[in-house]
Amino acid sequence: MTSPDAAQRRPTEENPVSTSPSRAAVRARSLSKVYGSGDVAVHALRGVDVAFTAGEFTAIMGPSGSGKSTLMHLLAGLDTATDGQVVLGDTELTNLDDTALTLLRRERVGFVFQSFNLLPMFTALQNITLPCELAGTAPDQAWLDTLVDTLGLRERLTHRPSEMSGGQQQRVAIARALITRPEVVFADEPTGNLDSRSGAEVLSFLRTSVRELGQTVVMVTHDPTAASYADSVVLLADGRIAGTIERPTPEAVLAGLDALRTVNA
Ligand SMILES: Nc1ncnc2c1ncn2[C@@H]1O[C@H](COP(=O)(O)OP(=O)(O)OP(=O)(O)O)[C@@H](O)[C@H]1O
Repeated sequence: MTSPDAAQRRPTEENPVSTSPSRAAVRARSLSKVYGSGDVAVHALRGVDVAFTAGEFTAIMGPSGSGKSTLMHLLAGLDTATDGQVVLGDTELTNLDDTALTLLRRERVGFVFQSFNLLPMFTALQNITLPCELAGTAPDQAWLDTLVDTLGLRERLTHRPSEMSGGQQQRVAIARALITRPEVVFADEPTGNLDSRSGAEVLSFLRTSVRELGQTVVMVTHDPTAASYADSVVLLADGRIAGTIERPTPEAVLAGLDALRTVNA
């Protein structure tokens, strides 16, 4: 596991704020997000405190509108908080300007989206190595080989997205997310567009990337079976943390979500 690495990576040149020496890859402190103002203000997050452990696979679940996407976007530096802090490794995101945030997103986090978001005119290999191109660095060949073989993409490297199945495209997207060995991979409903078999493959690869390749994955999902691939589930309700489930089974996740509905009914 690379958790100590992840926590130590990128010392604090650009930012003096540092986390406690815990194993959190990314954490939120008293995080709030309000969209709009006055009568139309929407309190999407209401003082969220949560830490995502390095070297683990965590799912975020909760009813529609509970703030899952908002939390993930803030953790990933895709949007800014109204109040509170996000700390990635040793870096407090709220202190960064747009340029620094862009660099952080490019170099320190990876993204997997429901809709794959591959570039259609690029081959699988070109899509996978795109983050390196953008950073002006050469891909680490041994790591590239590990990803390609682990994800079963060796035969597909010269194919364009239109020549691949949804599951294959999502595996390319995972390799692209992992190529820079980011401190955290954020996956937003990564199986939402896949049939159950391809979805299971993708979830197995995400879990393998954590267990065998030492990565850290945070995934938003609506699917209790998808969440059961994670090491733990963080439950959100009405913009607040409503609980966690360790070593989740689909049944335990369903029961946890049902309990939220009962509380909120
Ligand atoms: N750009 C925005 N402007 C105004 N309100 C927003 C915006 N984005 C989200 N919201 C509101 O913030 C709240 C939380 O939304 P968010 O998308 O984070 O929830 P979610 O749990 O991801 O929902 P879902 O499961 O339906 O995707 C909702 O009430 C939503 O309508």
